[in-house]
Amino acid sequence: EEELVRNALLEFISKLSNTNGYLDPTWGWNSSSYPCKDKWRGIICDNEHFHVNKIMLEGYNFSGVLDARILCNVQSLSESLMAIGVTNNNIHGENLEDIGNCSKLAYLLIGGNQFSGELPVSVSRLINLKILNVSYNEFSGSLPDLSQISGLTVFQAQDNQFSGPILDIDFSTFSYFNVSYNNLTGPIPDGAKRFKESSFIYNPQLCGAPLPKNCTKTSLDSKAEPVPGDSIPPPKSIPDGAKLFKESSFIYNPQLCGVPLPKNCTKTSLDSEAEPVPGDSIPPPKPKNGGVSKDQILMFAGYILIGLAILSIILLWLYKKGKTKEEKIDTDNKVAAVDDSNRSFSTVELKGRTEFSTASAESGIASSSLIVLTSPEVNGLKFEDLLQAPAELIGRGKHGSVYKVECGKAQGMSLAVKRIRDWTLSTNEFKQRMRRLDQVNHRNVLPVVAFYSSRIEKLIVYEYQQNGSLFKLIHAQEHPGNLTSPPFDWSTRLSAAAKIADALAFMHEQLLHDRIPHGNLKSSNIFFNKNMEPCVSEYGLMYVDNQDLQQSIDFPTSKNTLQSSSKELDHNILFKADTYAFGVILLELLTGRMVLNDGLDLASWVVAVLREEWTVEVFDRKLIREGASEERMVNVLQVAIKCVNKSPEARPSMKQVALAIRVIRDDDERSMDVSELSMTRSFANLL
Ligand SMILES: Nc1ncnc2c1ncn2[C@@H]1O[C@H](COP(=O)(O)OP(=O)(O)OP(=O)(O)O)[C@@H](O)[C@H]1O
Repeated sequence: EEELVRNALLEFISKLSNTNGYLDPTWGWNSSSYPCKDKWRGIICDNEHFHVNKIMLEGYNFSGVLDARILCNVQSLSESLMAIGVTNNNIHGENLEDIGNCSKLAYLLIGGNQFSGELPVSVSRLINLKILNVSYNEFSGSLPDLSQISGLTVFQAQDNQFSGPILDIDFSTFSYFNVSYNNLTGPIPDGAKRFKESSFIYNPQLCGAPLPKNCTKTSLDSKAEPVPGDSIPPPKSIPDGAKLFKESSFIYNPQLCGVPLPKNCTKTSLDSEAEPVPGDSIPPPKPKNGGVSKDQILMFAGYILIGLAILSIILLWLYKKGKTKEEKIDTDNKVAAVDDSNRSFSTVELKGRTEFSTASAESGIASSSLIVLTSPEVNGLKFEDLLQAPAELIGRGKHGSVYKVECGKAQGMSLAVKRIRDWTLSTNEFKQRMRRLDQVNHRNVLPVVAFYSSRIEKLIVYEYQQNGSLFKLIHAQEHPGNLTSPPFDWSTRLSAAAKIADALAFMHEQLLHDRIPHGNLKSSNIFFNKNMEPCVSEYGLMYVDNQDLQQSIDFPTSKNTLQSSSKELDHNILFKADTYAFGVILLELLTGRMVLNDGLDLASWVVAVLREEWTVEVFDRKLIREGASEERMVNVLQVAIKCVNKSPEARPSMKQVALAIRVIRDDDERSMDVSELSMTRSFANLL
């Protein structure tokens, strides 16, 4: 029997990894060993009977196929197998209908892959399922019938192409349910109304609470004319985390844009009326009778483009000829300021590279300046210097784009210029905020070097951090081919967490009365400076207000839209979205997993696994292999779980969190000292 299981697993991994059976020998998978006795990587067994319980091969970038027949048609294996976890690879499925034979499965985790076609009906027979994650794939057809699976707690099906209605089943056992970004139709069943709006968004024909769209007769009628702009969901840029994957992971998604796809998320492509790329499968919405035809639209667009080109030439000419305005000294902020009215940043695509240029100009009403804050290296830096320096687009986030600028005036310093999108703070409010932030310094918070604010453009200049972000450090390791990234061991992770927590606690304390939390904390906004010290970037750039506060209760992150702020808002609660975000960072450090869906997926996955008392399962295998102290990892996990509590009031303050992490870090350092000491002693004994 053991041999049958071994052979099945070897065949399974050979197809999954697409390497004709070749695997890193340190994984232990070979025909002269046994999966349980020899502890093959990714195999978790029942140690009493040596039965394979779980196959956990998540985030290894495998690009082959998951053949369910191989696993589920070997009786001794299918009878013991409780979990198949292959999320975040690049795999397809084969013989998926045989998954129904793995009847003991409690965890089927295949999200973040390239599965396509219909989800097999046999999934509905997996009545022991507790977590079903099929999200971020290309599944189509109807959602599985979950009515027989009475113990299901988590169902993740977001970002697929599922169509048809959501069946009205008993949702009372579910702690998480997400079917957003599909093509589902009809009303949301009553039982599912308790989930948040984010669980359903971007299903153009879904209606009813919690979505804002009412189920009118028309929206219930599947043959009804689609509402213009509704039939094609707005294009989505590929999240930063997913940019590590190959282009092939994203192709044939007409509405997806950004790196690694060749299709840029330009304003037009992010505009819901963007033209689909030729060959894309979704036809453009038909003009209604009496509406404007496509030809007419093209004609008008042509006129507008010609008009804009002429206007740009005139303005460029005026700019070159224009008088140089006098520099004025901003005394209260030890800054050099240049009046840059009549100019704005704009980008032009130049053979695939993006450069700043002065090609467009503001209407001439706004008056704006580049404010250079105290930084000896860039003293005297002017807005023109930035405009003239070559700039390279290095990434686009939710709130704007970042350019790397090599500016001679910055004495060899490379700059990262963040261009903030959609920020509705007035120029004065923005300046006030930047000046206030400039007064609060912490060694683990990246200082703003300069900023620029006009009515339509807000730029923040940072020093470019070439050691990369925490996000890259955690996730670069997942790619087997990546030999360049330094090891990110437990003590480095713990020390980074302690420093980040200290920095946030300090900033919160200093900026409590100014009501300025970070507002957009995540691992991609934490950089390692030249001394490999973690530095929190973008502190306070996002405006968190009353509405955001409500949102932070529903969702962990905040929006940057400015609404009327309310004085009675509890200051402490305002900062609790940062606590949540810090908790997600802790989970990322502990699990090595990607954060999707603003951390909700990671948090609910961890909570669900812990509920099953699989504590060790959640930890990054690299940490386990390294021999990191399980006890201290569990301690950090407990802090993280408190931080991601759904109720903001129940979350600890960053001051409390910082203290807790510091205690664990000190304990860890002491234990290393002790083990070093005992090693020295034993060496001494040998001498
Ligand atoms: N100071 C910096 N030094 C080096 N790289 C940077 C710097 N600031 C940003 N980047 C890089 O630029 C890219 C885009 O950053 P950006 O902050 O826009 O994205 P994000 O953090 O994913 O989204 P958001 O808009 O929500 O902050 C990221 O890859 C980030 O690592």
